[in-house]
Amino acid sequence: MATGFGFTLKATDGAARTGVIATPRGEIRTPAFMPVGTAGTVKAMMPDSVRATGADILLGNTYHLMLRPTAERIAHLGGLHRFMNWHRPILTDSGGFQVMSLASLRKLTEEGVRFSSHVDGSKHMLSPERSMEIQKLLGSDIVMCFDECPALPATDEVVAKSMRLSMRWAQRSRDAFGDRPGHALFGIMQGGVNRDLREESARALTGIGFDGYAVGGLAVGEGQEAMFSVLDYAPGFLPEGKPRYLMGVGKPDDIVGAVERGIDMMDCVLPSRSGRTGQAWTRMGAVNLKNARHKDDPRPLDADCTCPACRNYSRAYLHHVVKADEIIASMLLTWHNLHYFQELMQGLRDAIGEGRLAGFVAGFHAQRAAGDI
Ligand SMILES: CNc1nc2cc(C(N)=O)ccc2[nH]1
Ligand SMILES: [Zn+2]
Repeated sequence: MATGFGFTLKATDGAARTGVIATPRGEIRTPAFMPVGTAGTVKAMMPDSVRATGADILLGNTYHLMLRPTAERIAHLGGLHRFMNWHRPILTDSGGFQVMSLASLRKLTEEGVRFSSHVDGSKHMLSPERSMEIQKLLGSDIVMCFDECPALPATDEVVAKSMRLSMRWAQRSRDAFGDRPGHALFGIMQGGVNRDLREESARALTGIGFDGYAVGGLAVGEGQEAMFSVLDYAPGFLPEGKPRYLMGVGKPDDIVGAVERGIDMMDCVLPSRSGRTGQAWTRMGAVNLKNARHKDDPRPLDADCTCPACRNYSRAYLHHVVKADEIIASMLLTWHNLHYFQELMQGLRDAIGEGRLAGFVAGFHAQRAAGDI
């Protein structure tokens, strides 16, 4: 890891690991879940509330912030931590994934991607060099290489071509990042669902050398079975002593399965985005609070949950404010969902640390099968 960064493995249980990433802005307990703070805010949450749910680190999106308010403006105002009043670690993605999914009029070349903003149609360019410059301006603690994530399904030929471009971009990202004590650069493994291409990508990245390694190119519609089949081998192609980050994952059962297979970090919009649509994630499974069956239910969402929504409100109230589209509905359900995701991560860390992960996972699945939520 870069100077000022260190990953210490505390325990393993099968392929699963638990440890701590030390950074200049604080420690990250792994396995870790990163809430997504897309445009400099975890939607409907104050930063202190995000911390109160148990988050050690959050994610910022380069694509959104470069368009609005721009990375230069955030740098001029003291950087993203100061700007959004979150003083613990921030990981920023490279913009590569979102430019391909959100921008219009995109032109992809060896140089990078030219595109028009989905906000105002203005013209922009992202390249490994520009992405490193933006992430440096933002001041993020963990920087992601600029890569291309191919949409699935795709032929092996298309996936191979895309992966090899991303590996050339990884080298350019590394060169442009330079030597930045206190800041880490993570490479991103590509290769779709092809084992040989995944191994080729891992060899290329470890040959360049990074402070951590992401498994990219997943959670793009391949389905859980295909994702797990890749995770059955891909983390093992990466250096054991460096953090492994699975991008864009996921539902609680995706998270559990990924941790069992050796993943240390994840991010997903699910808990926050679904919280804004009235969906709650609980130990018993998902609860849709728009459903009329909650109209007269005086019980809390989860009697064993200590979050503000479960301590202070009935399902009937949550149903009411969701149906009335009240702002507090997003606040309470986002808080509960992030709290539940972090509680799940703590349960995984404890179980791995005590060598009882198999029992924890069995209990996790049994609770969800129990029904009556
Ligand atoms: C939500 N799924 C998802 N898959 C991702 C893949 C990447 C990637 N760089 O391969 C980045 C973000 C991602 N988000
Ligand atoms: Zn709760």
